[in-house]
Amino acid sequence: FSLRGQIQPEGSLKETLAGLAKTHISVRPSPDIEDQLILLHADPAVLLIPNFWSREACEQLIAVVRGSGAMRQSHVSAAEALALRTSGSVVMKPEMARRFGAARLVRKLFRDLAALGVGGPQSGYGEYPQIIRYERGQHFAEHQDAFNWEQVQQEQDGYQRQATFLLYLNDVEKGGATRFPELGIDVQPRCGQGLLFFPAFKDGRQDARTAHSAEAAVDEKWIAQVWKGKLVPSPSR
Ligand SMILES: O=C(O)CCC(=O)C(=O)O
Ligand SMILES: [Fe+2]
Repeated sequence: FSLRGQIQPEGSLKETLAGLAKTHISVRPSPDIEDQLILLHADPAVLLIPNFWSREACEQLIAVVRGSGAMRQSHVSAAEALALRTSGSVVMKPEMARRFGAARLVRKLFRDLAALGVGGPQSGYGEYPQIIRYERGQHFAEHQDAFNWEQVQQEQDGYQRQATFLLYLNDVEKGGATRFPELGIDVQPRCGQGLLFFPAFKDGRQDARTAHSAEAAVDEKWIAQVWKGKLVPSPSR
């Protein structure tokens, strides 16, 4: 995907956000952020924020995590981990962020997510941010971020992921695109660029159209990832 030459139809963003509030989740960006939003796809909504973070802030976050020596093999679920996602990652729990000297950057991330209108863990339910690094050849195979209904009920106590936010922390020339096969979208990582999409409907069912993958890295790729969720109504609770 290239931003150059991209023209958005007038009014389409407001319509998309209004529709999103009915079907998925209400997103209320600050006027400053709203001006920067680029609609990559209307239904389901996929939004791009080209300059969400400065290069300096991205580089600081990478440096802090690199220096911490805490990068671990990601765990999607114990059995699937090796085949599905082969990157390294760090979950930024508060004590971990403090220990690395990343607390300020994590607070900034939550503040900026609040301005984007999806909030952070402070507003309702969320998960700790993950910092993920893909080295050459590493990938994340096609998957849904939302849990299937059985998992929501039986393993997650009604918790479902409603929004996925990805912040690309470096420029990636070759490989490493985030690909949405159902939507025909490839997002090539650009330093500071945010990507927002919505893996579940309001009632907690997966929106399977948002299936996506991280294509195998050629150049090293770093992202920060945040999931926001909620407890969905359940007949059994
Ligand atoms: O790295 C990417 O481009 C996608 C990451 C992703 O899908 C995830 O963390 O759930
Ligand atoms: Fe994902």
